This record gives sequence, C-alpha cells and structure tokens, in this order.
Amino acid sequence: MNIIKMDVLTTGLIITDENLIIGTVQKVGRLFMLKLFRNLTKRDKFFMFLVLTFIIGQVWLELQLPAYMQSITILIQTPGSELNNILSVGGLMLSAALGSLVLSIIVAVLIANISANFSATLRDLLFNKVISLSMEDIGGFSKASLITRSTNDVTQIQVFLVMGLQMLVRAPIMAIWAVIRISNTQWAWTFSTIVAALILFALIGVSMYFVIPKFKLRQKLTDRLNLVTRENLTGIEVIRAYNAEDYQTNKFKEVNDDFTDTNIFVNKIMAVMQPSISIIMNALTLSIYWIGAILIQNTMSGNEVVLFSEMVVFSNYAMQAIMSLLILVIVFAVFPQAKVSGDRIMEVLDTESSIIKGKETKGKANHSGEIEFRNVDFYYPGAEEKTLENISFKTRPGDTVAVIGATGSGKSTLVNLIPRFYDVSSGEVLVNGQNVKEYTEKALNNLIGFVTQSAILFSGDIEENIAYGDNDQSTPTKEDIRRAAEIAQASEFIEKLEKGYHSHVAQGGSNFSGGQKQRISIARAIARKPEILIFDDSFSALDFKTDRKLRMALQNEMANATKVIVAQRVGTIKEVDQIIVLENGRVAGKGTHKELLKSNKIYQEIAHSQLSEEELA
Ligand SMILES: Nc1ncnc2c1ncn2[C@@H]1O[C@H](COP(=O)(O)OP(=O)(O)OP(=O)(O)O)[C@@H](O)[C@H]1O
Repeated sequence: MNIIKMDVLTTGLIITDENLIIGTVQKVGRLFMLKLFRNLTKRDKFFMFLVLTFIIGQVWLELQLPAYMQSITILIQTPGSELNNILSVGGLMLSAALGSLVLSIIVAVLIANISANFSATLRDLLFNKVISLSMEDIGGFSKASLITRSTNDVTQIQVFLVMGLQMLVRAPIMAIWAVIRISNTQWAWTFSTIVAALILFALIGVSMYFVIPKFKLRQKLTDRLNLVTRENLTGIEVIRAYNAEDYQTNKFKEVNDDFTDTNIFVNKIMAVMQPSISIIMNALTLSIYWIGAILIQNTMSGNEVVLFSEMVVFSNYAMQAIMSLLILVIVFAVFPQAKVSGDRIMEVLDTESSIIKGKETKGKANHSGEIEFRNVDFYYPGAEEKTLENISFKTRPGDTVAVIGATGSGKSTLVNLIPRFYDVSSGEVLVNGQNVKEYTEKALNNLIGFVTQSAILFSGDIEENIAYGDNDQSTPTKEDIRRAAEIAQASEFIEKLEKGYHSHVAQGGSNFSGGQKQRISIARAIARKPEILIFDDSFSALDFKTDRKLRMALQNEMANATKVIVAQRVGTIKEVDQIIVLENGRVAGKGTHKELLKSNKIYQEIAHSQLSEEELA
C-alpha cells in the first residue's frame, strides 16, 4: 500500500515514497541497535525506567547544591545572620549531597543488574540460534567467530550498557541545563562556546572516521585469535610431536601482532584526542576571559562588577556544558565499538537456517525403513565441482547397505544428506517414502540413529552419553542402555570400570580410547531405537574381532532397522544386502559382494588389495 505516495500529476508535489520513510526509520533503528535492545526483558525495561527516574532525581539534587551554596554565601555576607540559619541551609545541602550519593549507588546497582541480565539473554539467544543453524550457516560464520560473538561481543555490549545508561541520560540533562543558564548572556561568549563545540565535534568526527573501521577489524582479529588459540589447544599433541612449536608461535604472533597494531593505532588517535580536547577547552576559557576583559574595558555604565560575575558564571556553565557534551562524545566513542559487536550479534540472530524445515511428522505407510536417492547431485557451498553426481539407489526395510570407495569419493557426504546435514543441489532423498525436506527436523531425527566418523562424546557419565537426546519415546531405561551397550560391544569394557556406567566422561571423551569412544557412540545410536542406523566409517577404530561381533549383534538384535554402513574394509561388508561403490562422487557399481566381485572393476581392485585369494574364493 502506498499511503504517502502522492500523485504528481494532480498535486504537482514531489513524490515521497513510504519505502523511503520506512527505509530511513529502519536505518535509524539499525544505527541505534534498536532490534538488539528489543530483546530486553520486561524486568530490564522496568529497571531502565527506574534508572531514568533516579538519574533525573540525582541531577536535580546536584543542581540544588550551587543554590544552597549561594544562600550560605549571602547569609555569611549579611550582617546579623543567625548561625542556626546557616547550619540549617548547610544541613539541607548535606542532605541533597547524601541523597544524590544514595541515588547514584542505586542507579549503579540497577545498571549492573540490567547489563548482566541483558548479556545473559543475548548469550541464551545466540546459543539457541546457533543450535538451530545448518552446517552451511555455521561454516559461513566459522566456529571461532561464533564463539567470539557469544562471548567477547556480548561483553562489549555489556560494557557499553554500563557506561551508556549512566552517561547517556545524565550528560544531556546536565548539558541542556547548563546551556539554558548561559543562553541569555553576551552573544560573543555564546559564539566562542559554539565555535569550541564545533571544533571539538569536527575533531571527534575525523578521529571516528579513522577509528571505526579499526573497531570492525579488531573484532575480526579477535575471531582469528580465537581460531589460532583453539587450533593450538586441540592440536597440542601434534604440535609437540612434530616440534612445530615455532611454527605455531609464529602463526599466533602474526595474528597477535596484527591485533596489537590495531589497538596501538586506536590508542594513538585517542592519545592525540585527549590533549587536543584540553587545549580546546582551555582556549575557550581564555577566550571567554579575553572577551570579558574587552567588554569590561569598553563598558560605559559602570556595571563592571556585574559583568565580571557574569563572566565567571558563564565560564563555569560553558565548561559544564562542554564537559557534558564531551561525556556524550566518550559514550559515542564507545558506541561504534558496541555497534560493531551488536551488528555481529544481530547478524547471527537474524540468520534463518538455510535448511527450511517441513511439516511432515510421519513417513508414508508401508515404506518404513526405506531410503531412496533419486538422481542426487550435490555441491558443497561455494564449491565449483559436484561432490556427488547423479546418485540413485534404494534400500528395502531392514536391509544393510554398504557404501565403499576411495578416500574423498564422497561416502560421508552421501550419508550426511540422509539426516539433512546438507540439502541436495538437485534430485531427491527419500526416507520412508517421503522427501527428507518435507519432515519436521525432529521427526526426521527420530527415525535416524547417526554415528559420526569421529566419535563425539559429551562431558558427563557413560550412561548419560548413551541415553543422550530425545526420541519422542520414553527415556531409555537402564535395561535399554545396557542392551545398547551390549550390541555395541561396549558393555565388557564399561563393566570393568570402577564406576561402570557411571564412569566419568571428560570433555570430548578424552579419557577413553578411540575404539571405546566409537563403541559408546554406537550404543548411543542403538539406544534411540531408530528405524534407520547410519554408521559413517564408525568401525574403523575397532579390531577385526570386535568389528565382526558388533556386525553380528546388529544383524541379530537390530534386524528390523535399515543399516547404512560407510566402510573402508571389504572384509566387513561381504555379507551385506547391497554395496554401493563410489568413485569421484558417482556410483561406479551396485550389488552384492559376489556380484560386484564378478563384474565391477573398481570393487575387484579394492577387494584384491585387501583380501587374500582364499578370502576372495
Ligand atoms: N564441509 C566441506 N566443505 C567443502 N568440501 C568438502 C566438505 N567436506 C568434504 N568436502 C569435499 O568433498 C569430497 C568428499 O568428501 P567426503 O568426506 O564425503 O569423502 P569420503 O569418501 O567420506 O572420504 P573418507 O573416506 O576419507 O572419509 C572431498 O573432496 C572433500 O574435499
């Protein structure tokens, strides 16, 4: 609807488009991060209202002090004044000072509360948003940047709130009050004050022009610092084993130096600004006195004393007005830094997951446990070449399907499309007869038990790790957990542990061996009782004997579940119902072990390289 747009033919007026107004409103909103502050809770908003009220009270009380001072001076100068009168005015003055102090303490406590609460809200929102994003979105931001945004950037906003709330409210009130007091005096004084204010603003404007891009850079470099530090810590064993300390130190030094240089640049500009501001303020005082001296010298009416007192009062108020403006400027100097952080936070919060969820909660009847790929092509985001090309295959319920191929042939990519970690570029992936895009996220995940290539465990205990997640079914009982561990061939080593299923799991499962971690994560998938089990090369850390026992147990105990196994070893997939041979992202063969051994060259090559003639026979 075009409400404001006017017909240029009938009115002859310039067309004003409402989009322009809406655009301007949005720009102003973005400038002041209104969208970010919309996330303040009702309680925070109420506290902000209290802060505003108390600051007005505090300023009002402070403004009473000169009036009391003046009364006391007059009383002292008036002959015959009673000491009691002086003391009572002094008492009032003291009460006003104390009242202002108490209010300032309350304001500080309230502001600390609001800023801490608001940053907690932001962290919460960011955490939930990041969890809902697709792999593509997370990759777009980078994990290191998401960590900085959830920590450092939130802290910047918190610091700005603490400073800004106090000063943003106080300074304008003070400035307006001081300006009102000085507005009705000599124009030459007012003029020199305006000139000083303009020079100050120009100085600050120029500094900000150079400094603001550095604020942006600084946050980006914080991301990089985070990335290198994380890489150092996670790869510490490799760094030590390869004597790569110097290499890593240099890598860190490079980022650290960039970060330091940026900080030094910002501080240099600030260092120039501080004395410049002092010079301008002193020059203003000087010019007020100089103008005053000329005025007094040229006065004819004999009111030199009045002019002199006016001059002293004016210079005081002018300083107060300029100081308040300066405080505002300090706030606005911190503001761009906070704005960079606010924008980075909003960038995450505004990101809608690139995977649009469907509404289906159930697959098609009679298709339970079925997986079908129909002419699937897939490009990784930003990649120029297809990682998967024209993949088509179908499994029957309860089947075991193996995907085999050279490293980098696209096996993991293929299985990642089933739980929609990524969306296909063209073609369709169907689970239980339904396109995966049509399912709600929860419904699709409920059908699948996914075991990743490198086992991921969470800090807690073994039982918590196996019972992990929600499947819209009843929580796994102790019995379910033990059964899952037995199938996964994990029960033996778990029961040998002193605390058994309650043994502590360190962050990332670092207190377990690779094979133990894999078995716990396999048990976790089994405990979900899914219709489809996907193992992305999850048996690679198991010895042959355990691998065989595990596959037998899966065959017997999880007979109804469809199993997709990404494998490297031909020996482990000889008995499966269907083998898909991948080569450079294309299906190079499909069939059983025997069929492929007869007819498929690539499979023959893989098999011959791994199995003895006896095993092949
Ligand atoms: N997140 C990603 N972004 C861009 N390209 C990727 C990503 N993950 C994998 N690739 C590329 O896709 C191709 C297939 O990788 P994929 O992990 O599916 O192979 P794979 O057959 O499972 O290999 P392996 O047996 O070594 O695990 C590789 O060339 C790899 O470089």
